Amino acid sequence: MLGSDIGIDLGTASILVYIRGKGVVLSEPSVVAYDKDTNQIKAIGEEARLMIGRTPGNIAAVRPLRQGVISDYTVTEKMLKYFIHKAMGRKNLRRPRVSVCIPSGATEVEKRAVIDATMEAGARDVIIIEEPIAAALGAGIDISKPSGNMIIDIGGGTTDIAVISLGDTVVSTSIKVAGDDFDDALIRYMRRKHNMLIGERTAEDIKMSIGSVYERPEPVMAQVRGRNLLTGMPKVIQLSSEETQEAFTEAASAIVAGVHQVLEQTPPELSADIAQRGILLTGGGSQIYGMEELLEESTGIRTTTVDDPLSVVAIGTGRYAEFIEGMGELAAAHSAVRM
Ligand SMILES: Nc1ncnc2c1ncn2[C@@H]1O[C@H](COP(=O)(O)OP(=O)(O)OP(=O)(O)O)[C@@H](O)[C@H]1O
Repeated sequence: MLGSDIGIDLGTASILVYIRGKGVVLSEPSVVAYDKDTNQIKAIGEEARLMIGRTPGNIAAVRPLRQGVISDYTVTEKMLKYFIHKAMGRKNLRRPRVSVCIPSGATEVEKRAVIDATMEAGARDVIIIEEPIAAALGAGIDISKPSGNMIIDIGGGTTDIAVISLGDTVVSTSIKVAGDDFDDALIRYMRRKHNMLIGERTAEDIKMSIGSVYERPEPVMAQVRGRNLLTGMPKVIQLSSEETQEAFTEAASAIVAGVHQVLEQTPPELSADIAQRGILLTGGGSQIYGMEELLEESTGIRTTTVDDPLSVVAIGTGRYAEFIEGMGELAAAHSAVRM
């Protein structure tokens, strides 16, 4: 049997684990808290996230992945080990086969780091998959046919834009502008326009509640709390969705430019397929209000967000091994690195 036991979406913001036959069994923030003096891990996942900004001096809560790739190898390995064991359950002593997805722009060195960390974490076999392929499979698209599908996966740190045909990416780009950049843009906007300092969590909350990259039929308002940069005192203001649109212009334009770049490089037959089938949006960042409308307007192509944008990559990663069984080893050889 070739099928992998588990699929992991190793994201900057969160880690999801999919088990064949069970679905997504685990979804937690990719955060690790450790003791800086002894290097001992104190907490992983949701428990560690709650410690951010609330730790005593000797404890640090960190995200070991930056822009979709490993920035802290040792911590990533420990985190993977913890999640693999948690997902598999204590009773299961067999070393699992693991599929892991990474952004399409990852280098060979970065791929190798993910393979090594996953092997060290207890896998007996590792398959690396590019995020857009996993997203397409997870969304239920039959990518084995010679026809073009365009997938845009907007994560926390990276946006992967790809045209897929015959089970592989034909044109793709991975840009380092995604969901988290909208939070940063809002923090800068509040400082510039309102002389106000807001925290990362507040910025993310505003983005999710009233944040927009396209004009709403009716503007919506939210109360924002922060610190007055001139007086140092707490400050509360009413912010409108129109202002968030202004703050998000640059980040949203970078995503639109990436999409245009990929479309311009797409062979004409595949362009025609995409025009007919439309563009699929996945990833947490795709949920900002108006993303579909913005992309649809700027490309002239119908754009739809998949049903469960946060889980499709994990589901597709788990399904990948089944897919390559179907495609045969030849097709698999150029789209996967196998151990
Ligand atoms: N309802 C929402 N509205 C707007 N943004 C959201 C929403 N839900 C999640 N996000 C954003 O989605 C991003 C995380 O998405 P996701 O979990 O797909 O990323 P990831 O796979 O961990 O990251 P990457 O692919 O870059 O490694 C965060 O920036 C988060 O703020």
